[in-house]
Amino acid sequence: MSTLRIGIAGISGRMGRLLVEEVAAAGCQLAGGTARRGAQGVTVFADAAALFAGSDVVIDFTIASTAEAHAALAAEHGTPLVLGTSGLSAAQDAAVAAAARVVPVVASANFAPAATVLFALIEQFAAALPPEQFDAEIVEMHHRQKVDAPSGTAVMMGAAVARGRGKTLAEVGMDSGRDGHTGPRATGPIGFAALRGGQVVGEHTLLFAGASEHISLTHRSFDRRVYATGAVQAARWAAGRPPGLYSMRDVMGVGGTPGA
Ligand SMILES: NC(=O)C1=CN([C@@H]2O[C@H](COP(=O)(O)OP(=O)(O)OC[C@H]3O[C@@H](n4cnc5c(N)ncnc54)[C@H](OP(=O)(O)O)[C@@H]3O)[C@@H](O)[C@H]2O)C=CC1
Ligand SMILES: O=C(O)C1=N[C@H](C(=O)O)C[C@H](O)C1
Repeated sequence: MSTLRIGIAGISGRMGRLLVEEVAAAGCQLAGGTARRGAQGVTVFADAAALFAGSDVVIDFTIASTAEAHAALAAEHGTPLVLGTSGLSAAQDAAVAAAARVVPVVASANFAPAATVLFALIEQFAAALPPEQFDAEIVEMHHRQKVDAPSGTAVMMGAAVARGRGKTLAEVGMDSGRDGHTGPRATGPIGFAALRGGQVVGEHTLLFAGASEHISLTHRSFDRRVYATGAVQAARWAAGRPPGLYSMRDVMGVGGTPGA
């Protein structure tokens, strides 16, 4: 059996550089990658089309605006895609879902194993804590370079709360960035608050706030390598799978429906 050739979109980024190391650590072959401003010591493809043509699987940690083009290239070249980029719009999500009808796509805003388990647990908590009695609030903090808010993980946590309550996140509603005279809190929508500063790798807390008691669930990442290891695990898992939109929960066998 030949060695899996993994390509990396965004190879010079914070995640891309760690992915290079984790591809080697997993005994896979680095096909090369793409970077807007080039990268040193690795093969840099002329463009994204060449990346998808020259890889058995592509791992993409770039920026939301590339998602539609990368999804289309994955489908065109029959190349499985592992998508870690966060902050996708509904249209970009739809383009990814369309590609997943042609090739396997593993999409998650968080490839860390404990975060993946937490998504499943959140559904159980939310199913047991009715929205009339427990408001769900999500607070996240990240490094000052992060460009999207709320984080993809926060959105996935919100989607898990909604699923546990038998709804979609769109049906439940997101209350992001409260400011000014907001009026009293509505019952149902999930609150989101995003903090940015320093070099925080990623911290997320979901609070179920009742009148007389609270439960909070926190996930903290201390090293973003944990995401890279998970994404390479997902790439190896995706190779040879039938087309479909998969999540890290599928890769880990944690069960349930894919995350948002
Ligand atoms: N799913 C998960 O587990 C995780 C997801 N993420 C997400 O991954 C994404 C990347 O994060 P991070 O590595 O920290 O970000 P960086 O900004 O460090 O890296 C982004 C990479 O994408 C490239 N890039 C940027 N714009 C374009 C473009 N228009 N076309 C092609 N390539 C482009 C950059 O190239 P250049 O440097 O040349 O500009 C760079 O290589 C974010 O969305 C982040 O939220 C992050 C961590 C974990
Ligand atoms: O940009 C980051 O750094 C991270 N992005 C992901 C997200 O948006 O949730 C995952 C992790 O929190 C780090």
